[in-house]
Amino acid sequence: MAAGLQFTGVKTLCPVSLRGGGSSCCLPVRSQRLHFASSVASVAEFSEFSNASARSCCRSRVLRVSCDGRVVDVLEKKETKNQSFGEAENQLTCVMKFGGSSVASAERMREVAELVLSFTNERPVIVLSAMGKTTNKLLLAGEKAVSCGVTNASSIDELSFIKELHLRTVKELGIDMSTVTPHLEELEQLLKGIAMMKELTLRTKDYLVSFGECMSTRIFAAYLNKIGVKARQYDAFEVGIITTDDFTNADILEATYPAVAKRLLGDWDFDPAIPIVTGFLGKGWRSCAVTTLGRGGSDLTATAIGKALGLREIQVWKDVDGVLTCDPNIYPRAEPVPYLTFDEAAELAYFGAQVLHPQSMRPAREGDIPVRVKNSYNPEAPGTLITRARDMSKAVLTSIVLKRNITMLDIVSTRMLGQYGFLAKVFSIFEDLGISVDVVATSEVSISLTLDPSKLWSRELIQQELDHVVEELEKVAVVNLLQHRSIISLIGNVQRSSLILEKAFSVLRTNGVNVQMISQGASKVNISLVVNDNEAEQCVRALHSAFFE
Ligand SMILES: Nc1ncnc2c1ncn2[C@@H]1O[C@H](COP(=O)(O)OP(=O)(O)O)[C@@H](O)[C@H]1O
Ligand SMILES: N[C@@H](CC(=O)OP(=O)(O)O)C(=O)O
Repeated sequence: MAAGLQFTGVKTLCPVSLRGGGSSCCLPVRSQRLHFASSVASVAEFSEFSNASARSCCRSRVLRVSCDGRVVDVLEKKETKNQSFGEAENQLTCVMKFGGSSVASAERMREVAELVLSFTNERPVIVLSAMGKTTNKLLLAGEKAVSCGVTNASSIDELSFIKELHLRTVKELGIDMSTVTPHLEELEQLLKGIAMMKELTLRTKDYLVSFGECMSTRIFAAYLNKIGVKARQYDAFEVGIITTDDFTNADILEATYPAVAKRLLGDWDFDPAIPIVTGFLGKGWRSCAVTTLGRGGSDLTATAIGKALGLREIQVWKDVDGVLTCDPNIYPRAEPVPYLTFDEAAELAYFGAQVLHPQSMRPAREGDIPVRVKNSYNPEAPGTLITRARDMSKAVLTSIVLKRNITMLDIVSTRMLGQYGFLAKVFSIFEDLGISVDVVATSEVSISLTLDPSKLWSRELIQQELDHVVEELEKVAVVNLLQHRSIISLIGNVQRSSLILEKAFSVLRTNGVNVQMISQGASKVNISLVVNDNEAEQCVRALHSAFFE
């Protein structure tokens, strides 16, 4: 078989003719798949194959060639034959993200590995969350460490739980203990450090929770390698997920996309192995410290990687049969929603459906990459397919979402009717205080709005901040602060709002519930109703029965 030479990376090279493996050939330059090895800026690397179309069977010599075509050195590279993955001409095809519930134990990791391998036509990037409830346990351990004293830090219950879970998993999977022991030792040291300092900053919190994803991905990669499937573990903060420095709730920056593409595609081109990437984590662009993307942030990691690599599909595997008509914890008979648009899914996530991270639809929408929500416990279920557009001709209501414990403000201008600048003044106060607003309803002299605990999931607005907002607003208005409210969001086809509202208000009237605010935004997919917290769940159940049963 004729020897082929595979181009694996250099900045700008013209086609070069060189001699290798006994035959000479002309090298194509594939511009969009270049990766830049800074240490060998003027040296190109070429892998030499006995069969150009099957890298898994390649003879594995890497010729490093200078710009003038001289062979600088020849590296021998050992390659294991991939099971299912690694056709040289085949690129990575999709992202598969598995949440904590999907990888909660050794048994689950085995099942997930089987599931991944059952997709014989896919060459996936795998994104994993921490095992089970590890993130919660790490946060609790950190909080306990602040006040328990250095001598007690090693015996914090949550630390023992995490150690036991990870060591047992490694043992049951038959992989080396050293896959996690350095991390477990470092984790213990970190907790002692927190105990010594008696403080847990947001930056330290992020570093602390990163241990969860760092260990789950190492375990899974080691297991795949053990069963003969070549896999490579990546920490998101090393792979190019670059974020703002908003610890515990960082945003992904644009620089992420080329950086991740360069690294993952470059490595795949050079030596194909399934990438196993930590979800949830990033690297602050100024601090260079580990950041996190907010609770549930692995969904966002998955969609960001999908966009970066321009993949065909992003799959997020959960413990439910897709996005459901409402939270199954409120109404267990909730049904899967087969199709959603990015806008519907984003609205649903933003207004409280825990199933998707609020920001996760953005990269998918920008890259126009379909997102499929599937159940790793029930892979046969069709799940939910989220795309840019869908047939809305028959759609009325898609899903009902509840966001609890919301603060609402009624703001009435102290000035006369017809005064301009009132809305601008009110919103400039929120801007100055860095507080964002969820739902708004206005008249000329009054505004009702609900406050988004500015960075979703991570913190509640504390009383001091609320007092400050009210104090500032009282300079221009009479303010009524109403706490313990809930937003019920009706996600669906707002073109049919009259039908939706007629039915919804009839249900609410029958249940004796008074709606305190209503907003039908420009999103065209969401009508929000504000009710008292203590009536909210009953409302959702009644609305669900009326619309879906
Ligand atoms: N509308 C909804 N559809 C589906 N699941 C929902 C919905 N609202 C809340 N959930 C909850 O979200 C959970 C799945 O999300 P999450 O816990 O983040 O999954 P994972 O950790 O596997 O990524 C479900 O178990 C369910 O309890
Ligand atoms: N482990 C993180 C990130 C995450 O996305 O988790 P999950 O996929 O299990 O929701 C968390 O618990 O927030």
